Amino acid sequence: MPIPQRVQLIDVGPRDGLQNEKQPVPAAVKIELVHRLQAAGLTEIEITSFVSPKWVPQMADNGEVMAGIQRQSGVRYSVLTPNLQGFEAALQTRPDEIVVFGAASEAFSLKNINCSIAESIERFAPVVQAALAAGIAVRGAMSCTVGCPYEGDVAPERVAYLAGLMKQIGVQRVDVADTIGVGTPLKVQKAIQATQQHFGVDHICGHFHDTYGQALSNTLAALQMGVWNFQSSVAGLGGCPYAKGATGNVATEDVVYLLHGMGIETGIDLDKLIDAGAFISDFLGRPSGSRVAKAILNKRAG
Ligand SMILES: CC(C)(COP(=O)([O-])OP(=O)([O-])OC[C@H]1O[C@@H](n2cnc3c(N)ncnc32)[C@H](O)[C@@H]1OP(=O)([O-])[O-])[C@@H](O)C(=O)NCCC(=O)NCCSC(=O)C[C@@](C)(O)CC(=O)[O-]
Repeated sequence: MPIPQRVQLIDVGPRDGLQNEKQPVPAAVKIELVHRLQAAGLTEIEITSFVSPKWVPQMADNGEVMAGIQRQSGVRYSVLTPNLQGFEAALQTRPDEIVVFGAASEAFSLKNINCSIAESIERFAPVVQAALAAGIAVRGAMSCTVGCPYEGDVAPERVAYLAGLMKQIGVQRVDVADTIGVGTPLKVQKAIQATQQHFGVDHICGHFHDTYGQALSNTLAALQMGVWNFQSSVAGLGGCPYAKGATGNVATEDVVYLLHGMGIETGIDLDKLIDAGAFISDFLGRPSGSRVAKAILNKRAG
């Protein structure tokens, strides 16, 4: 399979990156981060989630953040909606894409969204239908496609099963997520292959956390299979509240450096992206999780 010449990156920093943040992050800071990401050339940004504020307090300002963004044409703004209640609230904020999120492992599904995989699909089905009827695109996130914090290794058959259910209810594209960053290239390729039983490669996004430092290798392994949509998080922000110890997504800066170094287009200005990462890292009061950002900032400092 030839390596794609262009890659579409979805920055999930404002949502996945900040959802687990212990210190309050004002809506104005989240909005500024989104503005800086779009100014850097990101054309897909995952903004927030319409979930229970008791479960994920950091996302309680979802409506305010969506309302505060100065939208740029050509940019797709997505939000997470686990059920109809979340979808109805999200609809008021005019997202371009909604994300239903399930898991390949039963235990993670229960911990994360308080229901079994089968029940989650029953909840997602009317959300997907309503979104498509409203002209909103639908993505399905599939957590724990290689490993689960509660069940350990996850077999590719479980991934194929979930992907099949997502397809049946009308999900248009899916994320193959390594939620806890335990995957290595061959395991990730098997999860992608399993997903390909139901979705073409153009409708598969790689979503790799970097807990074990494998995310860039996994990105390359996915590229080698023709995957050209990836999620990443500026400054490597994040972690999932229901995946204890897991670190953030692979840093967008690191993925952009990898891709540009391979001659693959992203439409992203790495310097502006590094500034966006520095903005949020400064606010949070800690160094960026991006190796590339650290190297370039050191170089800039002389
Ligand atoms: C899914 C629920 C809501 C089910 O939670 P539940 O308790 O089963 O829901 P319920 O229907 O029984 O309702 C209970 C209460 O929640 C409220 N409620 C119910 N739904 C909503 C909603 N949409 N928005 C706001 N409030 C809601 C509802 O109004 C009620 O409020 P009360 O009467 O007690 O005051 C809950 O489990 C939840 O919010 N979980 C949070 C899950 C989450 O956000 N996880 C992180 C994102 S997933 C992720 O990060 C992984 C990903 C995508 O990045 C990929 C990867 O790396 O793996």
